[in-house]
Amino acid sequence: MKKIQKICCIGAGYVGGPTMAVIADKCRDIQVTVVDVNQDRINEWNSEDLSQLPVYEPGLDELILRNRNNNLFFSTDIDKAIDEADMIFISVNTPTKTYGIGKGKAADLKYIELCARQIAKVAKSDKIVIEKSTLPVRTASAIKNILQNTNNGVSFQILSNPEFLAEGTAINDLTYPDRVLIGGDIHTEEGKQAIDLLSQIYQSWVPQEKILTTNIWSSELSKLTANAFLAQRISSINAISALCEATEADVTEVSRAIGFDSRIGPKFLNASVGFGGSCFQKDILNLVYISRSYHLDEVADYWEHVILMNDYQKRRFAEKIIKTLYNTVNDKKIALLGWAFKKDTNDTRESAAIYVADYLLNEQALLSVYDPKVTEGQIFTDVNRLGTRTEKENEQRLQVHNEIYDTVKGTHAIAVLTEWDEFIDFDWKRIYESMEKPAFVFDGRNILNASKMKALGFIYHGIGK
Ligand SMILES: NC(=O)c1ccc[n+]([C@@H]2O[C@H](COP(=O)([O-])OP(=O)(O)OC[C@H]3O[C@@H](n4cnc5c(N)ncnc54)[C@H](O)[C@@H]3O)[C@@H](O)[C@H]2O)c1
Ligand SMILES: O=c1ccn([C@@H]2O[C@H](COP(=O)(O)OP(=O)(O)O[C@H]3O[C@H](CO)[C@@H](O)[C@H](O)[C@H]3O)[C@@H](O)[C@H]2O)c(=O)[nH]1
Repeated sequence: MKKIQKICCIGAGYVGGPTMAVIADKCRDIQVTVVDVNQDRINEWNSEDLSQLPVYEPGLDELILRNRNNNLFFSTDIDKAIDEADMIFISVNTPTKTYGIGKGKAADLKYIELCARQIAKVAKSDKIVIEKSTLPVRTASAIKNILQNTNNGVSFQILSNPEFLAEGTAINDLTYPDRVLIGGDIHTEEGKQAIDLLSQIYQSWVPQEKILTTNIWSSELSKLTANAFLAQRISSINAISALCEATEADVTEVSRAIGFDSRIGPKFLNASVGFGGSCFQKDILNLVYISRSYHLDEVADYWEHVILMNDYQKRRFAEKIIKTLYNTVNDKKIALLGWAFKKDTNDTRESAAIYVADYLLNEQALLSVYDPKVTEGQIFTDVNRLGTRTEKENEQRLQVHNEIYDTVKGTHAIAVLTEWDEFIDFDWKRIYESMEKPAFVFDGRNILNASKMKALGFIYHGIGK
């Protein structure tokens, strides 16, 4: 069996960058090249100043420093990297379609198809092509079709190897994964050999019993299913949080009580302002779309409710702020703490903060935003992209600050939207003194100590409390 010497990864994003950095770190004898069409992104990955890396992840900078330009390279020369590689990971974005059939529901596979066509055009030697992106079940058949119709004598094996890392803990998740999933053609010798070659790479640091192999369709569907189950837990506890608020039960106590049941388990039971991120909503919409395409309407309706509940939770949070501030936030200054969709990332895709801000801006609130890792430009891009009002109107009503005490000065209320650790340690007495009174805190992450906040004079509202 030949040994893998060169790997190419197409797509230098939140998955491609960290995943390949870990592979390069663990397999020093393999040359790993991460390529992208986006020249700026590649420049950032190659930047001497590690604070300029396009992805913020704890521990990523060290890995880049240790491996970059040794056996880890970032480049825009996609053809060269494809040509030289024995194994090609496709790790491009697969967003929800914004046009045509399946608009707002199906995954947009145009970038995947472009990659397959480019590989088909450039490859002169046999390749193992790996779906790292999250894809609808049966996508591998389309990739196979494109690759096998080149008539250039090159043979391709297609594997599915979905990524389960969570942002903010990507390096740890990649280093100590719960499992690695490899789907391939388990009925042919070539298919089994390709699975073995990929498995050997992971075995450099992952115990063999954690490397699962399945048929390719099970692997593709397992990724969508894992995300649907995780998101469903959050929507379930968020549904209960609304009931807690109506009944004086406390959702943190309920979570703890049910989480002690070993069949339920304690993880992913934190009630919140709603889940965000580039994956959960997109992948469930995809699952819903696929189910409908097989005329499984009841299945589709079931999973769709996970998203509807999440939309409800974001809306409910914003409406609670408005209602509590005496039914009007018109020209009232409200501080939003956190814009990223979770702590320890600079990623804002589908962040609940964007939608809460939009509701409050509709009510003509004045917003001041602080996030330790998200740039002002990104925050404006996110609200402007919604198209709810003009860019000028957004600029008039929203201000971004680099410092917490400026952010909260003169505000009527604070909404905590991301669970950044540093928020817990702020000087809340100083914050209270600089605010309008009564001073309200809406803790969308339940990270602050309610009794301490109340003792300082705040009117404090958590989720599900
Ligand atoms: N972000 C996560 O935490 C996460 C985790 C697991 C799986 N996934 C899945 O992984 C995939 C990638 O996600 P991401 O968050 O890294 O996306 P991303 O947008 O951060 O990165 C994708 C990159 O692919 C590049 N690209 C697109 N088309 C290209 C082409 N034809 N040639 C070269 N480069 C191209 C883009 O320029 C971009 O830099 C998605 O399918 C996603 O669902 C994401
Ligand atoms: O108890 C919880 C746990 C999470 N969240 C929120 O849920 C969202 C998603 O969080 P998380 O799953 O930790 O981050 P992601 O990076 O989106 O990771 C998910 O999506 C990835 C992309 O597919 C998968 O690889 C991961 O396994 C899966 O956890 C965030 O807004 C969190 O704040 C909650 O509200 N309550």
